[in-house]
Parts: sequence; C-alpha cells; structure tokens
Amino acid sequence: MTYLIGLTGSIGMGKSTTAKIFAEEGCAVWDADAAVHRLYSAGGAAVAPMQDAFPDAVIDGTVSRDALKAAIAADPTALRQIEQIVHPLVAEDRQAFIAKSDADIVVLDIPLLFEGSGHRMVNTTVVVSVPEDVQRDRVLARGTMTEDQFMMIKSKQMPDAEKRALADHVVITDTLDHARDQVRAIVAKIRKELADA
Ligand SMILES: CC(C)(COP(=O)(O)OP(=O)(O)OC[C@H]1O[C@@H](n2cnc3c(N)ncnc32)[C@H](O)[C@@H]1O)[C@@H](O)C(=O)NCCC(=O)NCCS
Ligand SMILES: Nc1ncnc2c1ncn2[C@@H]1O[C@H](COP(=O)(O)OP(=O)(O)OP(=O)(O)O)[C@@H](O)[C@H]1O
Repeated sequence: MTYLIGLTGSIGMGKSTTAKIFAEEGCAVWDADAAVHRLYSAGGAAVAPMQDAFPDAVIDGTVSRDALKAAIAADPTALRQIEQIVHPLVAEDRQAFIAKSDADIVVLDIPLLFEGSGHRMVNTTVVVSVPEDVQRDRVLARGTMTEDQFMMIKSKQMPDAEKRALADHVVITDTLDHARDQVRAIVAKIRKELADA
C-alpha cells in the first residue's frame, strides 16, 4: 500500500522547501505547481485549451504566466476559468504519478488541498506555516509578484488559521533545521504505523 500525505499551506509558507525535506527522507514527491508548469510548456496539454479561452496568453506555443496574471487583474473571474481548464489535467498527472510510484510514502504538494477535494484522497494532511509578516516578506523577496498579485492570490486561499485547524500535522517553517526535525518525526511515526500494520 502507498501511504499518501497531502502537503499544503498558503502561498510562500514553505511547501516546496518542506517537500524537498520529505524527499530527503525517502518519500516520493509530486508537486502540483510543477505539474502546471509542464502543462503550460511547449507541447503541454493545457496549451491548446488555453489558446481557445485566452488567445493572448499563448506566446510561442507556451502559456505565459504574466499574460494570465494580467488577464486575472483585468477580470477576476478569469482565474476560475483557468482553474476549470487546468485542474482536471493536474488530477490526471497526479493519478499517473501515484500509479507508477513504488515508494512507501508519496507526498502530494497541493496548494489547494483543502479548497478542493484533495484532502479526501490522502491518508494524512500536513500544513506548513509561518506568521503572516514572514510569509509576505518571503513572497515579495522572490520578486515574481507585486504586492497586489500576492494579496489577490492570498484572498483566493483558505486562511492559514483554518488550514492549521483542519491539519493532522502542522510544520512550522521558521528555520530549515526546525522544519527537518518536524518532518523526520512525522515520517518516523508513519513508518512505525506501516511496520506495525
Ligand atoms: C495565477 C498564476 C498564473 C500565477 O503564476 P506564478 O508563476 O506567478 O505563480 P505560481 O504558479 O508559482 O503560484 C504561486 C502560488 O500561488 C498560489 N496559487 C496558484 N494558483 C492558485 C489558485 N488558482 N488559487 C489559489 N492560489 C493559487 C499557490 O500557493 C502557488 O503555490 C498561476 O499560479 C496559475 O496559472 N494558476 C492557475 C492554476 C492553479 O490553480 N494552480 C494551483 C495548483 S493546481
Ligand atoms: N524551513 C524554512 N526555513 C527558512 N526559510 C524557509 C523555510 N521554508 C521555506 N523557506 C523560504 O520561504 C520562501 C518560500 O518557500 P517555498 O518556495 O518553499 O514556499 P511555497 O509554499 O512552496 O511557495 P508557493 O506557494 O509560492 O509555491 C523561500 O524563500 C524559502 O527559502
């Protein structure tokens, strides 16, 4: 049996960094944002439907994230339309990954785990979290989003406190060493449960 961990957290809270720590502990990791990057790249399955819905957003055969962000800024309902195209394709990619994985634990890094139905398909949930001011500083330090874009994405997500209340485990991502200790404890507990089963 493959044990499934759903890993989530609000924008910039440390999902990707924490997913890497799970990988170092021998878990297989599937990353929803990385799947979207594949779908948007040349030959990706989202390119043709996106071309139909947002002709200006496809440039040189790839989906332009800047163009999508401009479309969302001009019309907030555009994000819903984008999600309707992208999410079924992401779900297919995820199922294919799980089916071919032979790891004992598969970590699914899904930004919208609790907003969608993803939490129902996993054995346990992990939410990454830091205080809001740290989150904001980290996202803006990346230089890929304006403050307005950050606030818009954040407003579409379930608040951090609600996610933490729903989570089976919370990982505080204040330092790498602290995050690693928490991940190791979660993995050890799951492996013990699997061994005892
Ligand atoms: C809005 C877009 C163009 C922004 O692209 P950009 O490269 O600037 O940011 P990136 O993709 O790295 O996303 C950063 C973070 O924003 C959050 N986020 C992304 N999409 C969404 C969404 N639909 N709802 C809420 N939060 C979202 C996630 O926390 C994500 O990790 C892009 O995220 C997108 O096309 N989103 C739609 C697809 C989607 O829903 N992806 C979420 C995972 S399936
Ligand atoms: N445990 C940690 N200790 C210190 N810094 C961290 C830690 N985890 C993440 N960070 C930093 O926070 C920033 C955001 O982390 P990361 O990219 O992992 O977040 P994310 O949740 O995947 O973001 P997004 O929602 O935008 O995809 C990065 O600059 C990263 O280096």
